[in-house]
Amino acid sequence: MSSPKLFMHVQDPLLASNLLSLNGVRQYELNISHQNENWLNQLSVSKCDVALIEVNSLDDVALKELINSPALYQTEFLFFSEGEPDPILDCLMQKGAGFHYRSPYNLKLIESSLEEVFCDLNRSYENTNTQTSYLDQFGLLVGSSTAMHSLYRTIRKVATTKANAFIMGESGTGKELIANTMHVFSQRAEGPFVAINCGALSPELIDSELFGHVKGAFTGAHKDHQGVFEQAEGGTLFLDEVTEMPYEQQVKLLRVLESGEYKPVGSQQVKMADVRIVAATNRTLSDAIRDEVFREDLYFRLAQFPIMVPTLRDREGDACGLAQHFLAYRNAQDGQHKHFSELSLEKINRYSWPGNVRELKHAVERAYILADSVIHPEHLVTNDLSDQSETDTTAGIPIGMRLDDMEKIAILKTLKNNDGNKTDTANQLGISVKTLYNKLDKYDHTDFL
Ligand SMILES: Nc1ncnc2c1ncn2[C@@H]1O[C@H](COP(=O)(O)OP(=O)(O)OP(=O)(O)O)[C@@H](O)[C@H]1O
Repeated sequence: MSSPKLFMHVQDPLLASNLLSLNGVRQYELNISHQNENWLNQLSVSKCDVALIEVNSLDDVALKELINSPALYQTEFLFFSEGEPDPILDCLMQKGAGFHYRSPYNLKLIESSLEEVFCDLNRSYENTNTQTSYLDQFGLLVGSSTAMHSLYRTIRKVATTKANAFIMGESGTGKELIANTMHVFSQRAEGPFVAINCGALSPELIDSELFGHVKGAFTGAHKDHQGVFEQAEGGTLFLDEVTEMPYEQQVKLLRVLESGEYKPVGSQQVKMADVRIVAATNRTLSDAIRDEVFREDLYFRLAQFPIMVPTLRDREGDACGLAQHFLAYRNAQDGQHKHFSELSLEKINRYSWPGNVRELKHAVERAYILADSVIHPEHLVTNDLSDQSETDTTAGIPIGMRLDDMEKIAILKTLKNNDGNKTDTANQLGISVKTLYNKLDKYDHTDFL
């Protein structure tokens, strides 16, 4: 984030050193001019927000030029003079140039004026930043931290190979985005990218979801249905939460990976799969294998390239950057100018984000809905147990809140209360797990990008 800039053209050494010793001056990005003439040109080019100008050191020509210069309206001026009457300076003051301090100077007053101007400017810098994102982006991934840049390099290398990849990382770290980015950079980019959540598949329909079925294969199979292997033909199939797939189906998946062959349910026709598999889990794999939840042989088939995703707390600086990024996109979507207060940014920076980017994105979304124009810390509800703000902000529902926003808040709040457990959340909300997955998926994909 850039900070306000201060231009200084003061030739009296004592005054210059007095001004430079003020905290009010040092908090700006400084631009000091030593040229007697041409200072106005230098000021115009530097686009400084504040200018400290010693009038006695100037010739009248430059000062006269300032009367008609755009710089007069773009910059806040603090003039310093010995106090001789000066019609040009009077004219500038009439045009609203700013402050005129006469010798002897009261440094305390100057300091407080500069502080005030700095605060106002910072507020407007925050405002303009509500519309922009300043993080680097690779494919679909946003983040400027060293950890993310190292991940980008890995993805670029793996993407161009034919190997299957296994992405491991905590929930909400962006594993699906990584898989999608890998697809975008692969030679299969022209083909489809199909993502399924293995945890959301109903056990009765899982074979059909994976391999498809033919009409009449079972009651309710009124027409042929393409499974995900066929849908992803020529492209990439992303198996999210693969460790949640029932153990028996894992054997079938292993067979397809070994031979490339599969049969739709109810069909005798063998089909050949031409897909690249990218799988992901947020479980600790060694535990899942030890507890016989996940087959070790399947792991070795899938993990030709294991990729570890850094947690958000290991991506220094990215939490605030992503929050600004999400807010900028949300503002752009609704034509709004909402922005974070300094304290909210501090809160975002301090918190450990156990639910990673998803938790952050949802927190920004909720705050955006609840805040009028400034997002204060109490609008940012986190899983932090010491955070009491939730009761304050969501106890009363703002009048006129959209019904779909209310539904979103109810879902995210219940999910948070259940520590991310989707089955318990769906039960409490009275909806199916599949509906919950669909809604979360919609929030993940439509809100910001
Ligand atoms: N680096 C990132 N840049 C931008 N958005 C991100 C990033 N990482 C994650 N997101 C967003 O966070 C949300 C969660 O991401 P994603 O679904 O890819 O996480 P995941 O690791 O697959 O989660 P889970 O393990 O629960 O399936 C999505 O809305 C995604 O767009």
